[in-house]
Amino acid sequence: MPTLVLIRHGQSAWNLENRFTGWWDVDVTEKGAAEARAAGELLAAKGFDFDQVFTSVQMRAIKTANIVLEAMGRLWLPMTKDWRLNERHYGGLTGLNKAETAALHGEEQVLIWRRSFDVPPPPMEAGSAYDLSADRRYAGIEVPVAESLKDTIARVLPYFETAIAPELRRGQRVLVAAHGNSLRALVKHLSGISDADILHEEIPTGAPLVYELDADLQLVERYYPSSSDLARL
Ligand SMILES: O=C(O)[C@H](O)COP(=O)(O)O
Repeated sequence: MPTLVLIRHGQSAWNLENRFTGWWDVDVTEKGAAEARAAGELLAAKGFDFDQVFTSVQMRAIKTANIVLEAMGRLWLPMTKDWRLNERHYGGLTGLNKAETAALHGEEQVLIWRRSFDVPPPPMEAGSAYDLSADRRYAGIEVPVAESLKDTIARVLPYFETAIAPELRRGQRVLVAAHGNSLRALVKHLSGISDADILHEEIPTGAPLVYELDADLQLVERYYPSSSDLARL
């Protein structure tokens, strides 16, 4: 049975500071690194193993993947990094404090920007300090000025279908280390969640989410393994 494990990066510096991050490349905090280590130890203790790892081109996800793999004794596994697994681009909100933005624009507007299906945040202005369009890692890619969840799905899902799904179909055990909204895009697809209900789907940092799939990659079971039932093993 194909097994896919998704993990959102451990707490990042801007998760801690409550700032909109998107494509901006911030590191994990010590707490975030500890979350990733605990996730790797938990996966190993539960008997999970992987053949392939996919991640974004953002250091908080790459580091999380590496820390998980180190804890599992699997740093040697092949890892594919692709911008299509990046966090959703937060546009002109990038760098702003989420609570201050809510105080300025209202909670409701910020909820729309953060969780609506197809309303993008305001675009990033040209010349913004957070503009990554000239970053070498994005050479040849049209860096978005902002993305809604729908826009994020439009790049995450084709990547899943062309790069990840074929590996699962041939029996590879896959770990994906990515971001809150790129993983919401995958979860929406894998769990068949509606455009309206995806609003309520939150993915915690550093907690592995297991998808057991059938041969057609249809959902059999999904769960967050927990350390509390380790004693029963
Ligand atoms: O990019 C960010 O700010 C976070 O990773 C995800 O933020 P959100 O929960 O506001 O979508």
